[in-house]
Amino acid sequence: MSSTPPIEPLRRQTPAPPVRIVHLGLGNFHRAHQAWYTAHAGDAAQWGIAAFTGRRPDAAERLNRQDGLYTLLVRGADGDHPEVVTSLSRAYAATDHEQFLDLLRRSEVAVVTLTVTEAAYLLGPDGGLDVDRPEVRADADALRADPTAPVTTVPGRLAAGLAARRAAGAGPITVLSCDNLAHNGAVTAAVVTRFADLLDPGVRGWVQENVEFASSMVDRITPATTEEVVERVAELTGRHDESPVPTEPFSEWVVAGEFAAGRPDWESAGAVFVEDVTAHEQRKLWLLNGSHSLLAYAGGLLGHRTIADAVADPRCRSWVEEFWDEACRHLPFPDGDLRGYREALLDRYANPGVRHLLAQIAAGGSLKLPLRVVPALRAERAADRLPRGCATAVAAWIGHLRGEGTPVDDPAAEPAVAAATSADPVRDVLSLLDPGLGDDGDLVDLVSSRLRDLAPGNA
Ligand SMILES: NC(=O)c1ccc[n+]([C@@H]2O[C@H](COP(=O)([O-])OP(=O)(O)OC[C@H]3O[C@@H](n4cnc5c(N)ncnc54)[C@H](O)[C@@H]3O)[C@@H](O)[C@H]2O)c1
Ligand SMILES: O=P(O)(O)OC[C@@H](O)[C@@H](O)[C@H](O)[C@H](O)CO
Repeated sequence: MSSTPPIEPLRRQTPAPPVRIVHLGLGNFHRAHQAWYTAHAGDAAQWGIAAFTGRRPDAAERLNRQDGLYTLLVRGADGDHPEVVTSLSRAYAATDHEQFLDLLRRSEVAVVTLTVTEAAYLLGPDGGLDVDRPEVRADADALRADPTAPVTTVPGRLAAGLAARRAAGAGPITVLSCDNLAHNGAVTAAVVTRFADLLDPGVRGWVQENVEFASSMVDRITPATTEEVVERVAELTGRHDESPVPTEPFSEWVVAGEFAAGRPDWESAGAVFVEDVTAHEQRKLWLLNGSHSLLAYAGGLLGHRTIADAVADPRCRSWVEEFWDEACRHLPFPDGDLRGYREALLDRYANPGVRHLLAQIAAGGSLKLPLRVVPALRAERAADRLPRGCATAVAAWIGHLRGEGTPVDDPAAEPAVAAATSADPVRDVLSLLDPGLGDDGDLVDLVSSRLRDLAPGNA
């Protein structure tokens, strides 16, 4: 008689590694990327991660119920491969601020990593910390009254943690951003030092002398977890994992910066250390994230739901190729490298196991387009060319902002929605992206014609 094997919970058989890394933003990407590299480093037994969620305390509770363990479900052309990742020693809610301060006071804690989304850096129009935001002012007031007061913003939490480290004499530390953001190390340094300055010039001076802000280009397509993923993991492993993470086989991590207090031997897991990540960052943000945004908005207008569906549509595929041709002219890599990179992206996008929803990628467009599409658009106009691929991305975003295609999920969307629904939408949206672009009559005409082409029934 056959019987179904019992579903076991996921539990550690050996102690978790000692915490020496603190992470903010315990989402799926951190667990598919930095936590995986840490678990695969040659010295993994010495490097545990304490990770804080952003807004979901239940995510920490689920992980702690299984001792920080979780299954990474690597979905490739050759099938699904489950792997238990062991580097997450403990998960905490974002509100557990006392625990965060306590960890930063420990000299053995050597690295703070971040995956908190672009929005959490709270950048203002000048590219630095927006000190006029109420939440920044509230955090600064609270910390001036009591340096251990609970605070909510990422720059405020980091400044408070570093002030606590300084007071404890715990020595230098490295903060490493792993967000999709151009110059992510410099941006993190700018917002944290500016926040420290609001508190006490002594803290700012200590941060400048003792804290390294490293940069990194991160890449691994990691969608959200669905019930199908939970069921597939149970089927493959015979264990019940409340919090598995689906991802693709490809992974890349290029890092630049100093780690005065040490770091895991991430190279042994495949990370690459370079002097300057800028070119890698641009290539990835423009070619991958830029084409993702194009597919998210244009594919949504055509009724597609996932990247694999959208890129299989010859119309979307040709717009992506146009956009890549334009962006590649401004990337400092040999043509052959860029060709290979593009081919690899098409393979990755076509992966049927990675159901990456356009709606997830479309979120937060008003912060994403300026970094992912506008640089190539500006560079093409400076070279006196009219970039049809970039124009298609902007036109598709306008359609999305008008409520066609994927729903708008963007806390900063109000001015963009107002522009997209104005009497002169193309000029107003281009001006919002870059004032110079709105005055460019030829570009306005091109985006307008792409918008007409994308209208329901025309595409
Ligand atoms: N998913 C990917 O394929 C991928 C790949 C490369 C880089 N990234 C980077 O990682 C980031 C997170 O992606 P994800 O897929 O893990 O998303 P996710 O939604 O699974 O997790 C996001 C994490 O950031 C936290 N967060 C969000 N807003 C925050 C805020 N204001 N303050 C503090 N924490 C906040 C969330 O609570 C959560 O812990 C992305 O924004 C991107 O910059 C993601
Ligand atoms: O994660 P976001 O929201 O910054 O961007 C959406 C996707 O483009 C992104 O998650 C990519 O899949 C990822 O950057 C691949 O490494």
